[in-house]
Amino acid sequence: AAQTPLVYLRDIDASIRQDMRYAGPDNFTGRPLPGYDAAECMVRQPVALALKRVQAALAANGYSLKVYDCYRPTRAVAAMAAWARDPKATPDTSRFYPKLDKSRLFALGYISNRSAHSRGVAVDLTVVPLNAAPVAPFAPVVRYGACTTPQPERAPDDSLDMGTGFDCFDVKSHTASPAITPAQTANRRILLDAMRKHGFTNYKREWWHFSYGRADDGVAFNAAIRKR
Ligand SMILES: C[C@@H](N)C(=O)N[C@H](C)C(=O)O
Ligand SMILES: [Zn+2]
Repeated sequence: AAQTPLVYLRDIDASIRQDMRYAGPDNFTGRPLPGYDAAECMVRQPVALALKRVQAALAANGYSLKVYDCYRPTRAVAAMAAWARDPKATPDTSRFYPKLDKSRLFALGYISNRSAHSRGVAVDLTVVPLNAAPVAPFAPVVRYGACTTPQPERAPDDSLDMGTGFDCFDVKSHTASPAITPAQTANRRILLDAMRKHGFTNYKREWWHFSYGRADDGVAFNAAIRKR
């Protein structure tokens, strides 16, 4: 993104996996979001350097980070809000919010109008075993189970089982949810401990969302994410 302090994460650490969900159809709107012209993670440089340190610590234990979203242009946030207000929006993506009315997702705190992602200081991410077996590619025609169902029923993801899928707007995604198994809790801990140790703060309603407050100067951007 020109005229911004954002860097490509791939230039700082190419070993961090990237599965940029808002650049394709596997997200709660069912479509690529405006401003995601390339499936690339961009963040402020201190955030990228901190992620590199987290990645080094995880790699020593046989894991890798996998980012789902990084810098989010403000036009994409506006598109998320328009989608939440539109009861006729297609395709049906209720697998991401099985128990909620989508018009409440902003008010309930699952999506932000003034997102730290637009300031380049937030990341949505998970942990993948380095020896993870390959999973089937996402197929828009398949009717996947709700994001709260057991992992084999959800849309494919080679991540550790965190108890819900990414962007699962449900109380089960609250980081300290008691409604998940001890193994799923332990998996969340691997991510939480590694990120906290390197200066990130988790958002208590979403096990996947972390921000890096020390790099936040309050300035948001709308530049598109372009090919590296
Ligand atoms: C939408 C979800 N991935 C997310 O990032 N939520 C937080 C609250 C945000 O929009 O900043
Ligand atoms: Zn987020």
